[in-house]
Amino acid sequence: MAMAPTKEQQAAREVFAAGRDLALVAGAGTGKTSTLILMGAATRKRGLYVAFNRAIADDARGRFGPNVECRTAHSLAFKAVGHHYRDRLDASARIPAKHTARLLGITRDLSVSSRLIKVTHQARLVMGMVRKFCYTTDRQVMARHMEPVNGLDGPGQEYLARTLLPYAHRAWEDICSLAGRLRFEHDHYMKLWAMTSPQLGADFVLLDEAQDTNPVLEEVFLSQDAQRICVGDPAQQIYGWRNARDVMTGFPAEQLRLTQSFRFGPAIAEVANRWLGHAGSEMQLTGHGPDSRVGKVTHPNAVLCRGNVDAMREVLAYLELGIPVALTGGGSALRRIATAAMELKAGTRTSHPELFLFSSWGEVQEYAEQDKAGQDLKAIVHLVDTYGPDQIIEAVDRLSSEEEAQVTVSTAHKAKGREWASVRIGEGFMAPSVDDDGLQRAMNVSEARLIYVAVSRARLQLDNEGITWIDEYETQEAGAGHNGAVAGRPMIELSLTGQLKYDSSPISQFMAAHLPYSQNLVRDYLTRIANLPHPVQPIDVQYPNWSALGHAIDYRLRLCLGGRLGPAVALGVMALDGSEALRGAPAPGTRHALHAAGRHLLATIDAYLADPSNQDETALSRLCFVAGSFEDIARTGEIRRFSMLAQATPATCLDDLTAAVPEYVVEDLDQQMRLAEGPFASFRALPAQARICGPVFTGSSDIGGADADYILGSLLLDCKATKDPRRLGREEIYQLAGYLLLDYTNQFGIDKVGLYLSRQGGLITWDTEEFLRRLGAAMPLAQLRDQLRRHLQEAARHGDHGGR
Ligand SMILES: Nc1ncnc2c1ncn2[C@@H]1O[C@H](COP(=O)(O)OP(=O)(O)OP(=O)(O)O)[C@@H](O)[C@H]1O
Repeated sequence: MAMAPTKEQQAAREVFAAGRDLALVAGAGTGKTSTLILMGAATRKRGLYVAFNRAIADDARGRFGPNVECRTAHSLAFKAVGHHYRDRLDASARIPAKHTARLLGITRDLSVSSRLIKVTHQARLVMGMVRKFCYTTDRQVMARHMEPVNGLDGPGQEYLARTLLPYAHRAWEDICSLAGRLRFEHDHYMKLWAMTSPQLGADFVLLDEAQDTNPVLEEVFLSQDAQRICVGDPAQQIYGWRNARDVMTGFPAEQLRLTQSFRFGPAIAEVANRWLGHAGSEMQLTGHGPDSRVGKVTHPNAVLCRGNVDAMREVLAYLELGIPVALTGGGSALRRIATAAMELKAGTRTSHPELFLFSSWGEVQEYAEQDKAGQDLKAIVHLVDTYGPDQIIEAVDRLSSEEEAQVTVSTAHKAKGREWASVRIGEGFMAPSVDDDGLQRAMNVSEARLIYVAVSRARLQLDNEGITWIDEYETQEAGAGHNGAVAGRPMIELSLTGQLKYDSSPISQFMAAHLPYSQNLVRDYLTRIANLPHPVQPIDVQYPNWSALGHAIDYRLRLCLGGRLGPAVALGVMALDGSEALRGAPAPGTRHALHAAGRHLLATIDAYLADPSNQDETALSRLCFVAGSFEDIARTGEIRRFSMLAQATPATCLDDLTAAVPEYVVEDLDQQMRLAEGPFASFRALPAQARICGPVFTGSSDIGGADADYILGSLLLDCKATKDPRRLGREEIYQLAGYLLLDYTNQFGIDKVGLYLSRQGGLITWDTEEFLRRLGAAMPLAQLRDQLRRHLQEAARHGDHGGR
């Protein structure tokens, strides 16, 4: 590096040189590549720089020294695995869907929910399932890898996914085989490579753009024995919806920041910082680049918009003025949409992957108005209905290349990683709406990230035109009455888990002040789960009911410990008694039947607890799932549309409910219970009084409730049924800390806390002393408990006043 490295850059080099893993959070324009080069030059060891795309890798090759190899993940995968398939890659590029269907053995059109799904569409969906699978860390193709099919109802989607699953398995088998005949894609060998758990053969690995990493690459990176450095900007994570992962947050390593931006000066840095704050980042940038200006820009180099419709509007306006305009990514996707809309409007069908099920444009419009239609389809309809297919195609035809254009219009997503001298923020970024009580809703963090990305693309001039609403928003936000309350309720009245969702809640503030180093503990947790087996999960359902499965396994484990289900199930059953208003409740006859079935359920569970030899596993799993539906009533105050109870009739009895429990639920609970046999054996051997299920603490009533899952001997244990345990973090750790501290009087004598990961059979525990020490506690447990009690009582007094 010719210029003198900043202190922050030097600090990163030092951690690197000391051989430690590092997560380097690098704000926009802070010279992350320069810093990585600085690191590479600080050693003779052999390094590997993994770039986001080929252009970046090519550019980096000329900048790094000879000891650092610069590659994309795909090129690594190609070298290791993909080259075996080279012939197939070329030869199979254009296999028609009809031929794919034949190769897969799909021979008949399928009638699903009165829609006809042709063999060619089935073949496309199957190949789509395999593609989606290749973006995950799953070990086999599953029903939920099928993309939602526009135009099909829920049961239809489930049926279709289940029917196509065997073909998807066949497809993956074919793809894996060197002699296979189906289309072979780059993401296929990437997945095949990742499944070999490759070691990259370097002494250190530098992962770039780590905030938006393909999960498959994330898994490879995290399993490296080499020194691992990831660099990126979590506040710029904008591809979460495409499955991309932020490796940085929660990476078990030291974290450093680069905050001096060389892209722009202080004026633009100030705008960027404002959005960083709304994006939940504590980082603040300083502007060390060319002098910059924020204000009206008449002829910007780039206009950045929210979505495609907004970009189209800008494009049309420039065309009208006769100004040559480019659209990032070109116009081919827009042209395909417009052509499909034309076909449908003319009464013919289209093969467009998002529109193939519809027979007319009217049908598309109607479907797009329903809740379940995806945002993408809504945007397509909005675009076509606003401009008409002809005008869209005409505009696409008149687009210029970026080199020739005077202005480039882009969505903020496609502007990632780019920069322009002058930028105007265009249409489509909307201020958060107000709720039913007229209160300003909080800004969506992912929306704020997108705007941060957009404003930080500018070097010299930034025109904030499309986001001037932020002033008004901030004024509202700072206004009295909003802080300290959620939907008009003082935060102190929220439950422990509810409060942990808000940084400004009394519990969160206490944790931040007294147990500040949650990252320390999260890091330890992540290190300890690294070698657990892959989580078990349902294979053949498109939309498993994860939340209901989570409750059911909790109940199932409670029963195996000899514990009761807890009061919420009984409350749910009671809510069905009589005729008091209950949202979603059926007619009195059915309601009565459900109440009777609920009582029967409670009695059956009691009988089981009195004589545990008396029930088979499957029957218990079914009962636990049904119990969850009753508990849901207690929690939500209604019978929700998707509840199995919503299907009841006056003739429904408990047997009907248990028989209606989907097979996948039984299998899933069964798998989890088998995993629990080992870890739970010693808990089951404890005397009955030492196995407490659903403990409530003295302090629980100082907030809106807090009940843990189990106290087993002196271990406080919370069960997590997530299939993605790496995503657990601060909230779950503070939840454990919350229970521990709310036991003001040490009623339960807790001396260990832990998490049980039921899909992996993983038991992670800490001695309370070590737990608190890692969290940075400055005083002993008894004193912390005292402090918390005082803090909550104080907050309650304050909340009372604030609420009025
Ligand atoms: N210590 C420094 N002093 C002065 N300028 C620097 C320093 N470090 C980096 N820069 C400048 O910052 C600009 C961006 O640097 P670099 O190419 O390393 O960033 P990048 O990897 O493209 O990513 P980003 O700009 O997002 O950080 C370059 O013009 C570079 O010369």
